[in-house]
Amino acid sequence: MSKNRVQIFDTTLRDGEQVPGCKLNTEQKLVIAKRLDLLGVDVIEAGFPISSPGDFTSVEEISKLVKNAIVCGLTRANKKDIEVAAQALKYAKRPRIHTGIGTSESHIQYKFNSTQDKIIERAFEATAYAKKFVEDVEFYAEDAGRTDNEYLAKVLEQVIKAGATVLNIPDTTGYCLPDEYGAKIKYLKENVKGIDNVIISCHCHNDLGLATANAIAGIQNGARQIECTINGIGERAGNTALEEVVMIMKQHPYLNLDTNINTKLLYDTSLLVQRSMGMVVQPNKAVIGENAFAHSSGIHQDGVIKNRETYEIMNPEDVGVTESSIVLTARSGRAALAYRAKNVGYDLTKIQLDDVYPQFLKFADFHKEVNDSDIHHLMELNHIHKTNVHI
Ligand SMILES: CC(=O)SCCNC(=O)CCNC(=O)[C@H](O)C(C)(C)COP(=O)(O)OP(=O)(O)OC[C@H]1O[C@@H](n2cnc3c(N)ncnc32)[C@H](O)[C@@H]1OP(=O)(O)O
Ligand SMILES: CC(C)C(=O)C(=O)O
Repeated sequence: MSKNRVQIFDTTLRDGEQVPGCKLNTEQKLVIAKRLDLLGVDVIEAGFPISSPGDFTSVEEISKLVKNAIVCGLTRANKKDIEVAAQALKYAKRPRIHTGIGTSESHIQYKFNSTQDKIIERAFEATAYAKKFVEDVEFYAEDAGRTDNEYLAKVLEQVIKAGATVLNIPDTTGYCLPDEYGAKIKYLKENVKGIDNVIISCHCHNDLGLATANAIAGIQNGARQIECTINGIGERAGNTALEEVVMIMKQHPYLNLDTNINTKLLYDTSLLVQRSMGMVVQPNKAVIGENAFAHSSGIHQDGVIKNRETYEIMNPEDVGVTESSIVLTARSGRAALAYRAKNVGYDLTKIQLDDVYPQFLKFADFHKEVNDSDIHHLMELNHIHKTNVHI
């Protein structure tokens, strides 16, 4: 694989499904997994097989279904979890076990009541054990974001020796700043023996709204896998949003990074996940939100009508949105009104436009948004007829 290729590891069905109220049944998971495979993700994290019989079945069925992507199952650093994951993944064409353990002081002390040395032993043993079942083993150092870099490097060196193929450096609590997270990846790249033979992965949470920025900082410093979810869903404030990192790489060619994602399927995939999980994204959500390509203020609308690129850095068609929209509000100007009127058949002269515009504003102040039938009504009141109708 080229040095510039960033692997997209989708964890919508695992971290995404940890969101309260977003639980999916196996059938719904299969529909999403099929779509993710079509979208072109490199890895589908299908679930946490030991967590429930339902999740085991989902991982097993997804393993049977998926044609292209690696199918991955999450485990803790213990034998039973790993055995169950291996069992659930046995039909996968390309199985991966994702095992790991907390490495920050807080996790070692409070979660495990353990010591740094013992955690290294458990990390090594879990990786080596997973390796007995599958060739492809990803290790996560949970809470790596708050883990001392020197210690983290020691842990990673051991799991590489045990056979890890991918090293996941999660900012589990969404604590890091982008330059801090980027520096962590750089430090590991420079200080962990054998790291050039494995893939470094970014798994960033959004507690401070930095999940996407941190993942990008990670790949700018040598990571080559991003763990993300459709719509950025995930535990607490969520994960890095798949659609965001993919479009950042596409819209910034100087980064010289690419993915295998068919971006034209992003919008539809987002809708599929919203509907299946019953979790609607906010209208201003980057890339796929309902307002991501909607313009509602006069100066912007005038610019977009003259040339879309004045206020749009992405082509909506590239993410599967048919076209940008010009929404008529009391902040709209004449250009927008003329444009929308023309769309429904009225080619207004300058005089007609000047006549009707003050009435439009009054109407818009009262109604918030002016739709096509309101435009017809306004034209009727002003005795303006459709341009293509002869009277
Ligand atoms: C950061 C993340 O997103 S990690 C993934 C989070 N996702 C989930 O937790 C969803 C799936 N989880 C589950 O279904 C359940 O929690 C299970 C099946 C994993 C475990 O259930 P239980 O056995 O009842 O344990 P419980 O959830 O109460 O506690 C977790 C146990 O796992 C241990 N543990 C936590 N992480 C790890 C790890 N990476 N490696 C080894 N042990 C771990 C904890 O120390 C605790 O063990 P203890 O009770 O001996 O202290
Ligand atoms: C299990 C790991 C990868 C995780 O979800 C996290 O650390 O946030």
